Amino acid sequence: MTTTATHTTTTGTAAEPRPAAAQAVDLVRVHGRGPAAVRALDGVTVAFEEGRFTAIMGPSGSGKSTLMHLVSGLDTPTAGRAMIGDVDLATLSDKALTRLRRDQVGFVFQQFNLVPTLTARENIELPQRLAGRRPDDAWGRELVDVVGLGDRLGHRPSEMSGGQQQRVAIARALAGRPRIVFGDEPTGNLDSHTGAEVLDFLRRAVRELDQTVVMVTHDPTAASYADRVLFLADGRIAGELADPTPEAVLDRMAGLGR
Ligand SMILES: Nc1ncnc2c1ncn2[C@@H]1O[C@H](COP(=O)(O)OP(=O)(O)OP(=O)(O)O)[C@@H](O)[C@H]1O
Repeated sequence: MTTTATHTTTTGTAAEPRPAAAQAVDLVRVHGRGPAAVRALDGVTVAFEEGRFTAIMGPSGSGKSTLMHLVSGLDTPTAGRAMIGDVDLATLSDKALTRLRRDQVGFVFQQFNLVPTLTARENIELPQRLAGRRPDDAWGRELVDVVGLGDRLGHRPSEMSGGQQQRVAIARALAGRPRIVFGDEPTGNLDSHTGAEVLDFLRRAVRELDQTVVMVTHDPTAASYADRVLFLADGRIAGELADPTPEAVLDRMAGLGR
């Protein structure tokens, strides 16, 4: 079964429904037991459509990381379903889950996690090589074009700015053409100028390369680069905003008690 969701374009007209790259269905995650139990996620249902850029925001402790970890198969739900494409992750063996994560999910973290002794190109190609695959040259060229690092591909991380390093890390996450890329505060370590470079790249990856990106952020300006913002509060969805502006995001966040 293919699940679809609708969204509106920037002009406000209804767009063709697209399949969900990943989704949460009534997802619950409780940490601990008894009186000390914490309901980190309390019945979240959401679809992340293919080819869209979603930002997840919410106060500290609202469940953003928990949601991302469950949907990407890094954590296991207490109840409900986490799905990549049409696959319920709970139905997979550990080995199959590892393979699915490797083939279909990309991750970008606040720390760039590049290998310091390898060049940018070698870093980008590393996961493919470790998986025993030949990098896809045509896709690699497209990526390098969008990432705008053509003249830096022979440089090592120490010879690049933070923004350039993060663009390499994103290109690495996209190199295997994953179904979905999750970003955990990908601009959290960058100043606003280099953060903007990285967000521009993420947006181009979605618009021009039809990638699917889900990004957790605390920054309303970063969130405004997304097609929509999903707000969490106390482990539940507290609303969403299409075509966000930083001001509109701030306004909603204020309403969530921040
Ligand atoms: N391993 C754990 N054990 C116990 N409680 C946990 C664990 N992981 C998360 N929690 C709790 O679950 C709730 C949601 O945490 P989560 O990290 O998902 O929030 P968040 O919105 O990502 O927060 P932040 O913005 O501070 O990163 C919080 O109350 C947190 O303390």
